[in-house]
Amino acid sequence: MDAIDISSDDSDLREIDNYTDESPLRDSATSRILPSWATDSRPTQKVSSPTRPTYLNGGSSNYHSNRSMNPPTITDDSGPSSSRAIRDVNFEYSSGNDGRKHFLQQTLKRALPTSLQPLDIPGSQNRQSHERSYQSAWASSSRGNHNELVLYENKGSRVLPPSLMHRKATSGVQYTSVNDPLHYPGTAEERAAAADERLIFQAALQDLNQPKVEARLPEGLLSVSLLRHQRIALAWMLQKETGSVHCSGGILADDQGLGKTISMIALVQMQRSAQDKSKAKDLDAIKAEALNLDDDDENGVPASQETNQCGEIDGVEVITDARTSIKGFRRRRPAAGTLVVCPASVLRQWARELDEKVTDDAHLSVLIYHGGSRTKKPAELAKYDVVLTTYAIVTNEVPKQALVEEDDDDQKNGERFGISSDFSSSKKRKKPLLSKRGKKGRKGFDADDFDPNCGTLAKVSWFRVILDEAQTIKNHRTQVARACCSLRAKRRWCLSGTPIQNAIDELFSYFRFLRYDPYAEYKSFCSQIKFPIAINSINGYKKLQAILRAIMLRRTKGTVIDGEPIINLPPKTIQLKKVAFSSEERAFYNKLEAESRSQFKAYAAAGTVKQNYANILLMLLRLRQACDHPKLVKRESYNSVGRASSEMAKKLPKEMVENLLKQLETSLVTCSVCDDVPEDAVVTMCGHVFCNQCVSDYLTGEDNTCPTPGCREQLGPEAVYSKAALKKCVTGDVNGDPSSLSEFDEKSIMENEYSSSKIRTAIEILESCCKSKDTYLESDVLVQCNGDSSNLGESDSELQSNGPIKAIVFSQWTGMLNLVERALNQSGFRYERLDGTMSLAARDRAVKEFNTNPEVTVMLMSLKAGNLGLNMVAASHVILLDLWWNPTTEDQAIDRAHRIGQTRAVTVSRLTVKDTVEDRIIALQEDKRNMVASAFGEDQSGGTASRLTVEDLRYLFNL
Ligand SMILES: Nc1ncnc2c1ncn2[C@@H]1O[C@H](COP(=O)(O)OP(=O)(O)OP(=O)(O)O)[C@@H](O)[C@H]1O
Repeated sequence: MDAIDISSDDSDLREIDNYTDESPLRDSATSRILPSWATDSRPTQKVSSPTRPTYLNGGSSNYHSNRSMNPPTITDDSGPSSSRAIRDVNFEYSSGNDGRKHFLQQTLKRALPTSLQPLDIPGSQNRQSHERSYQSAWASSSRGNHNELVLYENKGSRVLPPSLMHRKATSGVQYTSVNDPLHYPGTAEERAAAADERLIFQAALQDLNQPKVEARLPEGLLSVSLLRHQRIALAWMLQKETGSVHCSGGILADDQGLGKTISMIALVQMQRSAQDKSKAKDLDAIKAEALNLDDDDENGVPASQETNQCGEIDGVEVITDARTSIKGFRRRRPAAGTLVVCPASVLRQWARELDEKVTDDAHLSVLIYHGGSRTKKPAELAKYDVVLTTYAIVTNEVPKQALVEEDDDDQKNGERFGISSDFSSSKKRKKPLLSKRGKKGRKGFDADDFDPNCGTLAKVSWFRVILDEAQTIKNHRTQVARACCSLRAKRRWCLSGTPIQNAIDELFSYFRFLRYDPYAEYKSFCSQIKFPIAINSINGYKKLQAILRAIMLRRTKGTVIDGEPIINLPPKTIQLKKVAFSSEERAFYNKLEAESRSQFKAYAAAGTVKQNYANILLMLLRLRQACDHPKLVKRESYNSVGRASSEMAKKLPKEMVENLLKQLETSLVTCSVCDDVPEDAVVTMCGHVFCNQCVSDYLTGEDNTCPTPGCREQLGPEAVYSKAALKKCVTGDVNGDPSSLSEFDEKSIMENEYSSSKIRTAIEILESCCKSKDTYLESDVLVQCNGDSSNLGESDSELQSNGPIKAIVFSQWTGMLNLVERALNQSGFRYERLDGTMSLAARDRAVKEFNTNPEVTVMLMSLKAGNLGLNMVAASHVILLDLWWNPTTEDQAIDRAHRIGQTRAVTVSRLTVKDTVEDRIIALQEDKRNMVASAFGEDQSGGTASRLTVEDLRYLFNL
């Protein structure tokens, strides 16, 4: 009956879908992620999926994979994943044909992300075809042969059948030559014509048979040689910047650690060297190029085509509109070089790469635009070849592009495609906060120039903008995405090893940033990409692959060119390690789950699931945390905010402190940075609640604004308060929350020295593979090490040259990292730590120390702060203490170690506890992985894009 309670309130669930990208209730996970009362009580039936990783019963053997070369086989100590059971219970539930059919339809709807849900419109053609699918699924299931068909339908919008997924390895990059009829810089009209999908079709057609092309960088520009796939990337990028009709730039989506940074540096160098050469030859040409820098993509109309006449007095342009004769003034934006926008944690790494990988002779001038003392002068920014900054600063300084009116668009499209309003997003979006700012008023007169809120970054015209870890803008509604879109630039790049994490919709944000017409408009994106997938997933995904091919280059670590892997990295072994709870932990977990269950039932019965969204997330958070350590559930107060904050709290009026405390204790909201329930919650002076890590990570400069959409409050570290700091002001009590579970006999597991099963397992793994200072190179430790397959056969001399064996331990929660620290101290490990609450300098120091000090063998990292960009090849073991909602975040974390420069086999241990919410998270991850594979046309092993035939393309583009 429990499942009925949940599924019967469809409207609630669909509404919840709108909340957040990362949130567990967002998509197909809805029923699966919910605690097991929603699913586990019903009979299960085994099905097999050709696309799912194979689970080996009871085995402890590992799989070795370059993720793409060999299909990942996840070892699972406990036998078949319960995810299967979770998926299958859906078919077994209701009784009677109509009831079952209805239930099946509801289940199918929920099994797909909102963006891909099947259509359900009475009388529509689409509906009829879906009816037929359902009927055939149903007929098949009635014949007792339903597993395959129903499973296919269940996952139908996500997975291409094997015949379409596995084809020949790509023979390298396709490249449009200069003979390409589309290879021309393009006037505004011509660029506007790109809105016609036929051009995309032609480009895709060209791509079918073009040979791979490598670019050769002139000697003396880089201090290292480019690898072959990087030379191919360079050729491709040069062509995209200068010869693409769609947009000047694209998405470099190579796997993590394949050298996207160096490829971009090569591009900057190549273009600069070409410019230097042509400068010598033709100064006029350069002048024209420099002038064109101002003709950014705001409206795609070069200055030469505007009907204005410009004069210039002291850097201020005098503009006369020829049609109206109205005179105006426009401050000419200085033409600047390349802007790199990246997460704060990799800012210094970019600077290091630009310094180390470029020769002294070809030195690039680099400015790190960060911190409170950063320049306010646009002309200063324009002096540098490369300016490095963070997403937070772009968000602060650049007026946001208007929100897309997607509801209207969805609705219109819905009507056009015969889709019910249920399918369309029904949540009304907020009106744009700053939409007017970025807009031009009278033609040629730009309001931004005189806008006091418009920061220095927005006052220059960039030649090129590179968004590193571009998945940061995946949600196009966020301030960060809208600010990045507003940056003025001639050439635009997105770098990401994981461009799709949760839904196809994420691509829209990149297309918008890139000005990839016609898909940069939400309406076209829906009609040309989303809806075709919803209507016919196989063809829809194939079309998407063709669309992506025109602007995206993606190679994985297993991609093969001319029969050779693009890179020879040591293998990576991923082990799903099922940890068993102790009896006390199990009792604690079961009690917590029972409480959550009855609470959820109450919400469902009252029809208030939607209203209690944050509460439900909180229940899930507690269950997830209980898998790590019961103490986390107690919400121990870490008191981790700085002294400045505690001092400031003491100075605040008592009433204000009480209000802030009340806000912190009673407001059930998600952290607007990570979209999860706040961990180690803190409240800002403006009354907004965040995870301490998230807000600290965000406020890395000195004049930062609150990350809450619409709040412009300036915040510093002294304006962020923990509960402990506030409580101390009010009552003198510094203890954290009394647990709601206090009546439970939990004494033993709450004692300080109690080490949870997960922590014990992690320490065992570390002890078996890493050496401490004293035992390094001692033979008995070598024997121990050799127990681990990844380091088999490493001789003393190899060990000496490769350095000591090290490990990174990831958790989402700083509280868990605290607990692991205790255990590491007890076991005598030397470790470093990196989390979002640390300053950038402290993080940099920690990474350096871990990479270079042989005595430091363990790095404790927060998944939120440390999963992106960092090079940590000193580690050959990775332990993931808990699971994240989407698998790409974990992939990113793992690839800190598995990347160019790694000399050892890499072993990854993902720790999960059997028969808990973590089983359902694994199922959710699988679905997301399959969806991404379908979008990229990659097989399960991630390697190759299926080749589209001319006929395929014709069909896909309806020509
Ligand atoms: N051609 C090369 N020669 C020497 N070192 C290289 C080369 N290419 C890349 N590397 C090194 O490989 C490591 C990974 O490269 P990089 O950080 O650019 O990868 P990435 O694709 O940007 O990864 P991520 O997506 O994780 O940010 C870096 O230490 C880089 O210096």
